[in-house]
Amino acid sequence: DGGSEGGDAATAPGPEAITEPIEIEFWHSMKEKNELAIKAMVEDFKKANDKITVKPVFKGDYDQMVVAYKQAIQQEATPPLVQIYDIGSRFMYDAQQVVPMYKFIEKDKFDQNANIEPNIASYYTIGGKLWSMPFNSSAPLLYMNADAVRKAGLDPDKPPATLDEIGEWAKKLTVKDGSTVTQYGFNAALYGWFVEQLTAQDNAEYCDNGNGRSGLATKVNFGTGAGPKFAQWLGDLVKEGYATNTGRPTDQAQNAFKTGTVALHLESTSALGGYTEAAKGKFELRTAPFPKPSATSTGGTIIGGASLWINAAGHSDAEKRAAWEFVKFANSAEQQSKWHAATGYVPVNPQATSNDNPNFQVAVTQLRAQQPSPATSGCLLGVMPEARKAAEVGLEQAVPAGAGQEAKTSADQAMQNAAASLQSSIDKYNANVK
Ligand SMILES: O=P(O)(O)OC[C@H](O)CO
Repeated sequence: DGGSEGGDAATAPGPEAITEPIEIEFWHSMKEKNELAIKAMVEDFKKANDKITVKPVFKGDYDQMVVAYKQAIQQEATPPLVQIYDIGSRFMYDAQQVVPMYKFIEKDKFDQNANIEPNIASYYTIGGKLWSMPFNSSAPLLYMNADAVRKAGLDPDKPPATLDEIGEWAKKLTVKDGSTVTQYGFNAALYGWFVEQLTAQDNAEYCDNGNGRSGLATKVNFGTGAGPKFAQWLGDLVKEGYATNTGRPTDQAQNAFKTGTVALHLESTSALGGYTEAAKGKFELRTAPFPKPSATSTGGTIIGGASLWINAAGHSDAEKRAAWEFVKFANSAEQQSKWHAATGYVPVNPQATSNDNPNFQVAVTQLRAQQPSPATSGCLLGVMPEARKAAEVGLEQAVPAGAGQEAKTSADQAMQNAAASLQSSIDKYNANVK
């Protein structure tokens, strides 16, 4: 056991590597309804593979996972299989810990085109090759409390499509009892992902060098364009009392929507399974495409979610092979159909069946319609997790705490400062890339 190299030097073992029962850890970041779906998948796998036991281990949210994984590299204790969010891909590629997925694909003559949506595969392709297996793919959405929408005389079948239109709706959807707000028109977490998505919707690149796909990115661009535009827009809505600022944690913004405190809300389709359950018997839940910064925006959204990486360094051939067997299983049409129906994630396997509930179709349609371009491929940057956090600090500075309050900094200045704060990290990372 141990000693095997990662990165391009790594090799993919064949099925003969598994000679006796084996257990492997699978580190993931799925919570609540989505964690239950992981557990169900692992159970199904056990029934189909009596020799391999997959032990799912929740390691905190996506950001916490990257921290845990970096520690594991230091301690030479990575798990055989790990789920890493989209924006961790460049780091994973450079870290040279894994057996690239394309090696297993070649070994097994696995039919990539038949089993992975081409749009999704292209997102996880680095240097022309697939390095990880897309697993939970998402799109950002606009969520609506359709009962509240109708009550305000608006039509949920004609949802707002731009930030300004959402702002107009939010004003009509804000309900007061005396001076107390009983329903806010809008909320969204101060989540850097939305800055990334709105930048792509504007057909702009978040970082230079073709969003880091034609060469190492050397700077981020969110100090101008959709970043400050979103910060200003959200800050104004909060200041005027039409939106509530629940801060950076996505859980808090999600709770505000689930409990009916807000009528319109931005979140990933990954929340849809949980929202569907939460809304049952309380309000009619509707989803709509993610807004564009303005009516003239010509871009699209970026594929979100995470992918599965098989670790090489320190792992036996049996462990690596066992991880691949589970990866193949998780990708299968049957499992992706179940996964999609339970969680709201878009099936990565084009042969998977779609949930009949129209709310589940919005992300699927949005993702499939996407024309891959440097902008909609998202930024490949080694310090992308840090970039997202910097953008969130910018949003915190630019969005007041509540109605009638002032922002700490203007939106333009806040986002410019945030972008500039990353420069030394980007330079340092690039200087160390082998
Ligand atoms: O909540 P998810 O899984 O759709 O992920 C959203 C982002 O893409 C994570 O970086």
